[in-house]
Amino acid sequence: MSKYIIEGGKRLVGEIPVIGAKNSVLPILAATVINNNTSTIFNTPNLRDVEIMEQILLAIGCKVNRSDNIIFVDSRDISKIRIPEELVREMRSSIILMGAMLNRCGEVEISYPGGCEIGPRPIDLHLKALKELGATIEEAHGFLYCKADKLKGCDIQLDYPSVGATENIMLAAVRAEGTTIIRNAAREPEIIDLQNFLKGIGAKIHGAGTSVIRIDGVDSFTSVEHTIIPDRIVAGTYMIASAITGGEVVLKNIEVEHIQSIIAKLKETGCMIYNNCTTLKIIGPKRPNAIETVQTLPYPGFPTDMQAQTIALLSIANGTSIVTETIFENRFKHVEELIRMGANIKTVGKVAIIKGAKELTGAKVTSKDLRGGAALVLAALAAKGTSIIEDTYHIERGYDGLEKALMALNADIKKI
Ligand SMILES: CC(=O)N[C@H]1[C@@H](OP(=O)(O)OP(=O)(O)OC[C@H]2O[C@@H](n3ccc(=O)[nH]c3=O)[C@H](O)[C@@H]2O)O[C@H](CO)[C@@H](O)[C@@H]1O
Ligand SMILES: C=C(OP(=O)(O)O)C(=O)O
Repeated sequence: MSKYIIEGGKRLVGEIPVIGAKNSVLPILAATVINNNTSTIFNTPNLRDVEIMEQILLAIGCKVNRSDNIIFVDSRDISKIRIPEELVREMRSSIILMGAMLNRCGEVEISYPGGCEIGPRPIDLHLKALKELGATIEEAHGFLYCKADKLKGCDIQLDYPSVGATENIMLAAVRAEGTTIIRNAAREPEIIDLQNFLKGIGAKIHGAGTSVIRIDGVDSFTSVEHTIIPDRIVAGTYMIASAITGGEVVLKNIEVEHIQSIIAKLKETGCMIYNNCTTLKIIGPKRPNAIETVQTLPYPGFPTDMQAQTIALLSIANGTSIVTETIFENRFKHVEELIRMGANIKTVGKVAIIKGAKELTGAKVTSKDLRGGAALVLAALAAKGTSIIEDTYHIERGYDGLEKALMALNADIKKI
């Protein structure tokens, strides 16, 4: 198992670009099965999850080629409807193949997905909506057998604006007979990116980015070229790297509109932030201010995927902060590791109370999930002395070349 060794206390300075979003490229790769044609996807990050999605596409008969940050998929010869279980269990986004394969093949066999262990992650909303569109779904031995001779457009009211359920419905409905309306849809930027990809292949869909998405089914699709949006969570993580080390970092190739909630909270901690639409400079304070409350919410609220990194920053703030995690039930696994580094944090249910410590000290800690692992890296950058962060594979699910980017900013980090 690889680990990061970080010598803390270096001020991060410099300029780095931000690559395309994991949470965009994964559903878009799943969507490439729909067009029965070719898709060329630019600005794709080199990540373990992306590799797994490529392997899934290969396993069902697609041709897949990667050259640097471009992925080419030819989905004309899909030959299998069973998605290999060992791949599905590796990540959450594999479940999006349900909608995509129902659309393309009218059937799919898939197991329950994996992904970060951050609390129960049911798929009841996905299943209910696909049934409303006319699919039959039978469950046996941990597998879901889904079939639909013809999907039929309908009105779907989501009980919660689930990102994955919204994506699954979009992928199934673009070929359904008639009109589908998704109400209380997720509004994340990745949903807009998926809509743009679908428009690129000829789908009739609009409304992504609002709570109501309207889809008029069509019968055939074309080839497409598509560029993935910048990863707003990677951008936010590097912003905190600057904030936590009192650094001065410039981020290029970002979409500032997508990170407004992160900018607002970091300004409250005393960071100076200057930006235009695609570039941002963040200067960290000598010591961050505590923030009275941070609450994770669906977009455009503060992202749950930035909660752990924010707690790392607040653990050295001047004063007490309260962070409430409203999306996932068990997303505080990083807290016990931060405590090993000298943080003073108590959790009560969904709430973390963080009393800022004067400093953190280097320690041997374990990354237990993707963003929790990133939080430990951030804490180690600020800590006095050496930290060893074990099980970096979680972090590599979501950060392309993390140690290289941090080294370019003057961090003392190596992977062994
Ligand atoms: C690959 C990807 O894009 N992952 C993101 C996606 O995950 P994901 O798509 O899994 O997140 P959802 O928006 O679906 O989940 C949000 C909440 O809804 C609940 N829920 C969801 C579906 C369902 O059928 N039933 C149900 O109860 C979940 O348990 C969770 O409590 O959005 C999350 C919330 O922004 C992010 O943290 C993840 O990084
Ligand atoms: C929770 C995350 O990912 P996934 O949904 O793929 O597990 C994440 O990106 O923080």
